[in-house]
Amino acid sequence: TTVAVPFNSVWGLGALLSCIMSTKPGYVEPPLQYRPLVGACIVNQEKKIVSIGYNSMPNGCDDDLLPWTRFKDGIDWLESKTPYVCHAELNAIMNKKCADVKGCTIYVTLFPCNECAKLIIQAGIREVIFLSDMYHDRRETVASRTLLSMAGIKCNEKRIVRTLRTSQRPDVKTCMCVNNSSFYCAW
Ligand SMILES: Nc1nc(=O)n([C@H]2C[C@H](O)[C@@H](COP(=O)(O)O)O2)cc1CO
Repeated sequence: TTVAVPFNSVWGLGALLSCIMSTKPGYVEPPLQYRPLVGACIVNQEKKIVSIGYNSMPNGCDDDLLPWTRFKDGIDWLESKTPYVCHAELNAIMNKKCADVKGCTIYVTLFPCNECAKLIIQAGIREVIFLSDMYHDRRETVASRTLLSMAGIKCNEKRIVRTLRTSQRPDVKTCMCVNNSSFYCAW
């Protein structure tokens, strides 16, 4: 499936921009393993964007020092970016240009993990709208759904604007790319 999301939407302005700016291209080879670019955009009750964020290494930490790979050529978790990277949601909450984000909605290109769910809840965000749920069965995602539900936070999948077929990268489970007018999410 591929969805095309036009730029002239909250996705276009926030989550998409964030995705483009996100750390690195999302491919690691070999073996080919997709690492997502994730964008998050927080909007207030007037639907004004109050913050955006994307996954990145923490400030001052060299982005090129560690690989994205999880298990490649014996590279350990500790030697990969995984335990150090700031998730898009964390960065969006930290980047806010207003006193707080209480009552806001967060748009994310990927469903939040349990750690980000805690941040979302404690920040007072009331709604999560997500584009991809490719980690649906991960324990972190299951815990995240439980947490968000316990806290009464609405979670909605972004309605697909238009579906297309793609055979460009059959080896890649999920990918996000852009052309002149749309943001594509494929899985
Ligand atoms: N909601 C999310 N927001 C994010 O910013 N990420 C980031 C963390 C990593 O930089 C990258 C891959 O996540 P993972 O496959 O290591 O887990 O996406 C990942 C998720 C999924 O939980």
